[in-house]
Amino acid sequence: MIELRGLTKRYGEKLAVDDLTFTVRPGVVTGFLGPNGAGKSTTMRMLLGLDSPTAGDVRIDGKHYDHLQEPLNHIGALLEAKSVHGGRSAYNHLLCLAQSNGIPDRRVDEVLEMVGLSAVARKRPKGFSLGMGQRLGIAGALLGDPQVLMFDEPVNGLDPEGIHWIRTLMLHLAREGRTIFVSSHLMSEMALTAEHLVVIGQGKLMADTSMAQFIRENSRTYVRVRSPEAERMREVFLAEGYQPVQGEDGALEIETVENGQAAARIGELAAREGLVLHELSTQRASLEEAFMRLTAETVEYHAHAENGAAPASPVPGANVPPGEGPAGPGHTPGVGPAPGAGPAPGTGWGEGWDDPQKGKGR
Ligand SMILES: Nc1ncnc2c1ncn2[C@@H]1O[C@H](COP(=O)(O)OP(=O)(O)OP(=O)(O)O)[C@@H](O)[C@H]1O
Repeated sequence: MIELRGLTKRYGEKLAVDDLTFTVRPGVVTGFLGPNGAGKSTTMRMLLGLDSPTAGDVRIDGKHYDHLQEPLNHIGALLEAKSVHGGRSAYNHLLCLAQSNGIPDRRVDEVLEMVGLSAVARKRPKGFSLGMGQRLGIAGALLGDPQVLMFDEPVNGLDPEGIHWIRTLMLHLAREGRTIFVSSHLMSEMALTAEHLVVIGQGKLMADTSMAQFIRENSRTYVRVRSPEAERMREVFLAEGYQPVQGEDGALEIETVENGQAAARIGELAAREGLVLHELSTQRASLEEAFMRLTAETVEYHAHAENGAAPASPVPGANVPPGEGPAGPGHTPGVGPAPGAGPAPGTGWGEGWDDPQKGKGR
């Protein structure tokens, strides 16, 4: 369990983490979500004693990091996967870590097997792909078989296979009763992985809730309706007490509670009024949209749409089909992944690797 109480970090004028109080519980994957610069990494660094709080405190299983004996046996962390000694083989990197933390040597082979890197154990991480680097970082986190694991943006830059692997590994570790705390700035990623959500914006706590509740509270459901007689359509709806808002392509959007009846009522109203409709559809705003709405005021640097970047304000029309979201495809609670099951023979991580150290031993 991880407990934060009034955790605060100030860098000069900048309040990076602002009075955070929440608990990360075992048995579920907890997503730590916030836009870039929200304070996620700073929070995680304080958790590991790499930065000291300006106020408040954070405990791992009731203790400050500095008071943990053999910390790797209590908490494993993936902060920067590439921060390994480039000159050592992957095996030696882990061996050094193990020996300096009182962890038996045999555990090195075990974790290499778990992350699917056994085949490249003697190669130097300097030339590892991003995915291999992440796997090595995770091997280091798993070395002490800790009950608490923390991953900072673990899927950044990974290919779909790597993302899937990390996702199933985290769920598997949570099912073993561990505390899994994983940061991301992508709601869509969290929706597929996390069962509990902690959302921060400009260092402040914005939500601490189950994913299901977050969806219930933040999803906007609306009926989208489009007619060649746009003006008359608006008048018909207004006269009936609806509050349509202008959507894209001349469509109107009518907010509704999600009972499946609204589109039917609106369709019947249009028929009664002899109104031609070109579109009548129930839409659910995506979780990404809900997240952006929640944190819109706190985003430090807004991207400019003209640069091809996503707008920082909500974008109606991005849909999650009913039944998708966290309980949809890709989210398989209770289904045991096989973290040890590396890629199939012939498709191994690091296959085709040209090892300058070949034959030099570990
Ligand atoms: N050492 C530091 N000195 C000064 N300011 C810092 C320092 N570290 C972080 N900050 C600032 O604190 C804020 C929070 O940064 P942090 O890296 O924790 O955010 P984050 O949520 O992890 O963002 P990202 O998703 O971009 O990694 C940012 O405004 C950042 O510029």
